[in-house]
Amino acid sequence: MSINKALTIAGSDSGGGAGIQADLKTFQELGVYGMSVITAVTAQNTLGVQGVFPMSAQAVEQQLASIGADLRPDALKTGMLFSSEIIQIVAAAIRSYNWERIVVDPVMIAKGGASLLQQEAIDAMLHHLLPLADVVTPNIPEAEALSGIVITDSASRQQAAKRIHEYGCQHVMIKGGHEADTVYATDLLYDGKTFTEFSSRRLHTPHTHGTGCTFAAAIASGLAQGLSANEALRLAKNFIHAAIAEPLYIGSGHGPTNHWAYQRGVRAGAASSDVIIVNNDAYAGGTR
Ligand SMILES: Nc1ncnc2c1ncn2[C@@H]1O[C@H](COP(=O)(O)OP(=O)(O)OP(=O)(O)O)[C@@H](O)[C@H]1O
Ligand SMILES: Cc1ncc(COP(=O)(O)O)c(N)n1
Repeated sequence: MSINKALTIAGSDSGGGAGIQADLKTFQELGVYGMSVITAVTAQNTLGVQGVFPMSAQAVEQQLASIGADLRPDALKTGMLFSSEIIQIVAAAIRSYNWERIVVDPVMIAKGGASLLQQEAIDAMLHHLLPLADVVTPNIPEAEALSGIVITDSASRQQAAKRIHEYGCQHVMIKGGHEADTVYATDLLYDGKTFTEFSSRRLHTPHTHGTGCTFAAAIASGLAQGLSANEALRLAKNFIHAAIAEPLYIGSGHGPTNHWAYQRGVRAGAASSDVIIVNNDAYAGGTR
């Protein structure tokens, strides 16, 4: 039996809902062997982030070297990287080990408002990491910070995606979780030519801690198993929709998503897809 391996390079969330913990749970549920490089330890629960403790450059370098010397990942995702120094170390390792199928979740600010990336590190993200990415998955505030464009409507979201794509990544997926109250949670994909929307019904729940981490880890799981970017994004959108739809009601704040829900649904023979995909070539001409 061949086993596909995925690596997460991210921060630890002591509460278990986001970061490394969400990523490893997602890898496990989607049938890939999970590995981790920890960039920072956070003291965190469903009420917020109480402390951030970045790892030393040497600790990050050595974890990457240990993986590089022995365990070639079939895909990897990055999450909280915290500093420009750590971003540059990660980018150098990706290049030197020729790691492929890279998902960059440009984590900047936790839902509770705590900063998970130093402001001056945005430049390093743009110039060192984005050129290596197959898929980059900013939420709306992160897309604004990366592109310098204020997103107010679908035209400005397309513009932001185009601007981010110019840094050299293959696919930009601007996630819609942070949009104002809409019927659908719609993520916009740009592959350099075409815009495609991935939508699922917006769920009304405070239990969305770690949605972005889980989504990016599901994309990496799909890529590790040989899916195309489009197929992996569809899988990830279904995985996160199921995980939000059946909250665990853990903690007294913004609770984690349910990493068991997608496979439970598959085992129970649930409809294969909650996701509506609209491939609209009119977008490519910027007509909407
Ligand atoms: N209330 C919701 N209902 C349905 N889907 C949602 C909801 N909130 C987020 N999503 C989906 O979850 C995925 C992650 O999106 P989101 O914009 O929340 O990421 P994020 O802000 O980076 O997450 P995080 O807060 O963990 O960093 C996207 O596919 C998005 O459409
Ligand atoms: C270690 C770590 N990584 C990422 C997030 C973002 O998740 P959220 O925005 O849901 O708080 C987080 N809170 N903690």
